[in-house]
Amino acid sequence: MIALEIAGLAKAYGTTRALDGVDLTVEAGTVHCVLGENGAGKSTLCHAVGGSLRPDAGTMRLHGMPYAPRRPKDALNAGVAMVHQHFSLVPTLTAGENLRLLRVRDLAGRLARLRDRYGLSVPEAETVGDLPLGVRQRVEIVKALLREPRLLVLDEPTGVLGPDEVDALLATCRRIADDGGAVVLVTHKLGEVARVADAATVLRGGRVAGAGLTDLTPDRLVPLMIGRPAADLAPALAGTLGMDAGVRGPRSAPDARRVVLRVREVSVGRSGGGFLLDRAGLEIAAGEIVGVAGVEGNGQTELVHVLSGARIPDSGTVELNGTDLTRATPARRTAAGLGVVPEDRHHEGCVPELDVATNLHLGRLGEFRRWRVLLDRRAMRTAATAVIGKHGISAPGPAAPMSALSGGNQQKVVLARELALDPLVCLAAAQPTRGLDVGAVDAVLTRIREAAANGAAVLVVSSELGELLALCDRIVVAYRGTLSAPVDTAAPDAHDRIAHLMLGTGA
Ligand SMILES: Nc1ncnc2c1ncn2[C@@H]1O[C@H](COP(=O)(O)OP(=O)(O)OP(=O)(O)O)[C@@H](O)[C@H]1O
Repeated sequence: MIALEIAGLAKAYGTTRALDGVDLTVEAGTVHCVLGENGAGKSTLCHAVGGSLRPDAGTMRLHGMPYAPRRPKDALNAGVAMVHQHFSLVPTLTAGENLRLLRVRDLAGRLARLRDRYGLSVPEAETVGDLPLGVRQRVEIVKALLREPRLLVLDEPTGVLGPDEVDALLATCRRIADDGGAVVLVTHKLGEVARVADAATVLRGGRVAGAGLTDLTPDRLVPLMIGRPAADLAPALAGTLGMDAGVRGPRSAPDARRVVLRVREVSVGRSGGGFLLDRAGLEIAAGEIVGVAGVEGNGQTELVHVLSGARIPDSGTVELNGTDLTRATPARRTAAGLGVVPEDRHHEGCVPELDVATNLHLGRLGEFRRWRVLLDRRAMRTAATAVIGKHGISAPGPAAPMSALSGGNQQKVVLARELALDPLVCLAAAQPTRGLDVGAVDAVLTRIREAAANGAAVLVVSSELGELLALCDRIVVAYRGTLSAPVDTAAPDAHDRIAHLMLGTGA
């Protein structure tokens, strides 16, 4: 039986054809993955199914009946639940309050069933804004499932989850399908596709590049997604995509004697008592790539905030080439050559209302100032056009608002901006490949290596251990606000030692 049937779906934004005659068939009782490059049209498709966007043309049928939701509520009433890339929870309310807003009957009973059947539990008393992204995502998913939908649409849900949470989510998808429901899962991770999908559809430039695929191997899918063979891609990519990393990439040769970034005894208190960072320390030499692994919520986010200046630590110091930057303004950090890519790029990394050019030059707008007050917009846009081309950012142009870019392309803008610092003395990047398509991940990993090869000290926070093992010289593990001693990734038992440290069972 067919759960969802889409025919000829089209949607244009100005001259951009986000969807250009898309057909898609999702069988009931299956998990159907939708794949494609950043900007391929995946989110637009999800929005159309979820009722938050009206397509220009095309038809949909749900369980055989005509389906044309005019608003999200119509979709919900028809048994379609969505989890979007951006969070829909109210950050100032607790998780429990957010769920009570749904006004479903017997909330406690339904939550208990979700806990028992899918192992999904919700920290009801915690304020959503204080929850790590991974836990927030879990609450979003519980919110979607509380309505007991017959079709669940998940737009890149696993990017912010740790490995255990990904396992739990994929198991949940499987169970929903086994219970007769249908799941549409948007993901860039081919390892997840291989583990959970029954079928897949690949989009490319708003069109279907491959429909109803059941050969779900990277060799089959990658060329459809990016138009070149999987074998061309960097070895570290396998880790990012959730496949076995296997090979380690070539290493930079760090200059161990020249410490560039020194984080000493940094502590950040938690509002309710205790510590988010507890005398955390770390050193990175010129040309060295150091990874921070750990289950999300163990202080990694705060470490990056301390480096970006979003958070001033209660005690401890941050030094760059011997200069104390602990309390420096973000502009001074930028001027000193410290580039920081925050984890929550949408809220912290860019200004969605401003144009792409301004976002690409944030922190360095002074370079484009004329007559003290005016900005030379033309020079900004010319420079931005070059960056857009170099980094393969898919955007209508430098004058387009950031909000018109797909999620992955917004991330590319933030990364490109920080990588463009001259000189780039130190780069700290949180989840640099999250949400990026295969080709873009490949490009980002290459650029990070290049930055290190050019002498920058690089810190990479990632929930993808495979990616860190392939990319980094050393890895420290964040656990309950502390940072472990570094583990050399060349050591044969590196993976196991790190895994133990992540669980707090390692020495
Ligand atoms: N509000 C908008 N205004 C103008 N263009 C838009 C808007 N929303 C999306 N687009 C464009 O439509 C195209 C498809 O975007 P969409 O968000 O569907 O891509 P995606 O496949 O989900 O990408 P990603 O993997 O990066 O999330 C992109 O070229 C994007 O720039």
